[in-house]
Amino acid sequence: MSSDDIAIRVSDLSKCYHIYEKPRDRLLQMLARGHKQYFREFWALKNISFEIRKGETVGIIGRNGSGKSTLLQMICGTLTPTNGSIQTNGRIAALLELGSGFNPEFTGRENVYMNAAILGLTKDEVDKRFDDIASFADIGQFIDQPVKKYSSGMMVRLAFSVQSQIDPDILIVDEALAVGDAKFQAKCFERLRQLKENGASILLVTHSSEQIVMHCSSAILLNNGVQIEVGEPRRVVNRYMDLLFGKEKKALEGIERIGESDKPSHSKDAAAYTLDHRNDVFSSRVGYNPHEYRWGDGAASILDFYLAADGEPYPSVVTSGQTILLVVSVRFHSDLLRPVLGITIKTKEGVTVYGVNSESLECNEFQVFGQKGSAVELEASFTCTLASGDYFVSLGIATRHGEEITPHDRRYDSIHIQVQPDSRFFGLVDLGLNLSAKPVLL
Ligand SMILES: Nc1ncnc2c1ncn2[C@@H]1O[C@H](COP(=O)(O)OP(=O)(O)OP(=O)(O)O)[C@@H](O)[C@H]1O
Repeated sequence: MSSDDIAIRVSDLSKCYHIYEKPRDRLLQMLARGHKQYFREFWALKNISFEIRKGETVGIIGRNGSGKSTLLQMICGTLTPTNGSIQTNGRIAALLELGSGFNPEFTGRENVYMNAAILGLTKDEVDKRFDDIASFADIGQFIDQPVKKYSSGMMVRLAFSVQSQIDPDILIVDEALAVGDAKFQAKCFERLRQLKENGASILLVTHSSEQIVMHCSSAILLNNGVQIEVGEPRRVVNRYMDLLFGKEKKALEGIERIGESDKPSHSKDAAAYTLDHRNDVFSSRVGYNPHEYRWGDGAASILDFYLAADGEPYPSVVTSGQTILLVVSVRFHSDLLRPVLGITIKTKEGVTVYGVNSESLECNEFQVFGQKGSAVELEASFTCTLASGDYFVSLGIATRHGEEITPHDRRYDSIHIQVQPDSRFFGLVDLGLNLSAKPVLL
């Protein structure tokens, strides 16, 4: 890869803050001239290295305080690294802290000119783009009001509009889009797509795993200032979920894996399916996705599944309109109070099409089960109204204690369903629209 293709190169970057317990320690430190240390070191980032190519959109994800903003500020040049280096290639526009680039006393119009000047545009250039900027922001007469009168939504509209309409080579967006409403967010992502097509690189910080999967070509996961995963968005996002909810992946204990020869076979007759309630045979089933991501504390496990479409067991393809039967076998290895089974269907891009759980469906029979050593079979059925394409089913068994959810066995993207083309509609799902017409006498 030629170095001309690189928009951002971050090499071994670290940032250390000096933490003073008392304000006077700062003064004492100045007087001590390095002979004594009155602060403790806090490494907000440690040894971060990555490259972003031109035209790439990279997502940065991580829990609060993991170092995302520190990293972006250093790339934008508003914060100095302690160690390491950053090389950038081209004009950088950034949407960092909300309203940070605006003077609250100035009007929106004045701030547009000021912001664009900072980004290197002449007055003539801004004159030419002003109407586009104002129309994208779509804040009406507020454009001539002082920015201090703006709502946070208006502020982000104007800020995004300026930064994205000046055709930056690198656009950095720090969580700002979370403030806008859904319609504006969609408009922003469309603009990001255009910028990317024109060769701009985008660095996007978000807590939304769907945004990462949908819009980014790769992702970086930060945790406590350390880069713990880089690469394919789905994998990075799964690891992030693991950090958020999963006390990190544990090998599920007490589950025997059985050999090929021992695997139970299913008859072609849908009514005659038998699931294994003792052994983990999930991966032996047709439709199992070997790239599933599995984690949980092992207090329960999802051992087996059965899938049929209009009675055909484990179909290789499904047609829109068919009735899908999904049966899942769960075994409890500990006593579990009010266990919940979750089922989610996602597109291959990671967009959730449908998600539901036994609690929201008020499946009360399930909630009485959960004794150590017992097993339960859950049956779900639905009409497949999905458009043609590849879908992944995620299953999860968890318990809830107040706000805290404990995942016992989550099998993300564990079953692959391929839906074959149906020419009657386009889009994601068949909403079963009824259309009628009647002649009108003129
Ligand atoms: N000026 C500072 N002095 C000392 N510590 C700081 C300073 N700025 C940030 N930190 C610390 O550095 C760590 C990383 O902060 P940063 O704001 O980069 O995290 P973040 O991932 O952007 O978090 P969030 O998702 O909450 O915005 C945090 O522990 C924070 O408290």
